[in-house]
Amino acid sequence: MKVVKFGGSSLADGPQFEKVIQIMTSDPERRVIVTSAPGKRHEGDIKVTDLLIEYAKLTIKHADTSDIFDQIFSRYQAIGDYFNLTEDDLAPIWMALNQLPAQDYPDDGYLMAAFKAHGERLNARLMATVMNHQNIKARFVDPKEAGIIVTDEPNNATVLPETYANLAELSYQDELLVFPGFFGFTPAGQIATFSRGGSDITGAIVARGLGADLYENFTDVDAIYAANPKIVDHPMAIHRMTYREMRELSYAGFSVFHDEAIIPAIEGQVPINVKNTNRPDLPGTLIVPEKNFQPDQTITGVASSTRFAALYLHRYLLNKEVGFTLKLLQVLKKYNVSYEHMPSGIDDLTVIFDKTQFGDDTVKKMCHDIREALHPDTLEWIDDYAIIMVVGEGMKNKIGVIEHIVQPLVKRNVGVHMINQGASRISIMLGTRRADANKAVQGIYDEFFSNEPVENRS
Ligand SMILES: Nc1ncnc2c1ncn2[C@@H]1O[C@H](COP(=O)(O)OP(=O)(O)O)[C@@H](O)[C@H]1O
Ligand SMILES: N[C@@H](CC(=O)OP(=O)(O)O)C(=O)O
Repeated sequence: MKVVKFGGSSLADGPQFEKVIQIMTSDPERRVIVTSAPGKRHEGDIKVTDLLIEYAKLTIKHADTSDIFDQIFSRYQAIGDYFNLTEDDLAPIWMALNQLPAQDYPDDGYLMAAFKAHGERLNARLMATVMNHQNIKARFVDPKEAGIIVTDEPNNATVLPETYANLAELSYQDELLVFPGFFGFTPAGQIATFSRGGSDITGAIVARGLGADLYENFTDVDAIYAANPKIVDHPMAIHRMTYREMRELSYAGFSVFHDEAIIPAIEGQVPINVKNTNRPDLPGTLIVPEKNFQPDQTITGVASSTRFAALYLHRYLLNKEVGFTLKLLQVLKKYNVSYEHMPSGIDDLTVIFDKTQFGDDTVKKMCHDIREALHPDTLEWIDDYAIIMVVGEGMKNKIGVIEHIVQPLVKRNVGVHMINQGASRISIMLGTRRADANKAVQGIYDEFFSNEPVENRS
């Protein structure tokens, strides 16, 4: 049995819906579909999730919402019209959107989550209705009914373990199940969404929970490439890779698959196949367990991300001081801030953060408290920061890989602020200035993916 997730671009309009239905009905193993909200139909278009965020913001401000409401409903209506659905068929979607501002929410965070979640919730309902009109047996399954229970972080939730026992109880026979992606319910019964791009996570949870043999993830590219195709022209496709390679690469910028979506797949040992909705016959990329995996090249991919910032701290004899890091972590805890990495030297320490977690003046207040608590000789907040991640199971047993990573950066005059290699030895992370990130990716890509093997180069 296969669980199949379609991204926003695959469900953006009527013709895309048609391709999705064709894909679902062409293979009897495809029993469960997980939908995103309608995405961009063309460059410059706006995703329904972003329209819903605007709808939520205007509602919070008690401003006029009629224009944004029309924009959102028209996206569903256009899909309905393409399949000749009636006004009555679309009435539940209109009603649900219309009633969103009138519901009770514990706070604005939960209001935002409920609005956002309706992008996928209504799209899944619409998909089930369209399928039924075509005499395909299909049933919408709400995460409430399925028991997808998540932590009470309204816009950044993670799944709770009882979800899997609940999903195992779900009964279905000869009908397709249509799940909305992106959200679940907290133990108190409120809607909470995963982080952006989180429909991939729902797909993986459902695949694990229902014991799928394969999790197919359909998107708008033929495969996962060795570098972001927006940075490198026509990069090489990756045919097979391991779960942990994918997790590191998606964490560091391969937005094609959400890094947190790997975890349920690993737990359930469900292989993932990333494929193109527009060219479904192509093999795509297969993501598999590490066991018995034979890498056929040194590196699998190179990713970059500019969502990071770094805090640099310097004080002599830092290495001798008991409790320095503890005091630092206490300040981070006070501001409910997590850190990503903490490379250190004898007298200095760099802390790398995911910037997306900071509110407007958190950084200023947090740095003030760190100064008070630690009295560093130097404290520098480095906002101009990018992370480059070079990943490959094939790196593990090779000597001199770092030389081939650094050489192209030197040639391109890219300064490296930090180098970090994890204990798994399948990834090397470099810190550069933001403006240098694309140059670094291009250089490393050329070095490893030009025709001549790395071993033969001088
Ligand atoms: N290494 C990569 N390989 C393929 N696509 C990538 C890579 N890195 C970034 N992307 C981008 O990811 C996009 C697909 O992800 P996303 O827009 O989230 O899809 P969906 O809406 O189907 O979930 C591609 O169009 C591509 O621009
Ligand atoms: N619609 C949500 C969740 C999602 O996964 O979307 P997509 O499949 O289009 O990346 C978002 O935009 O964040």
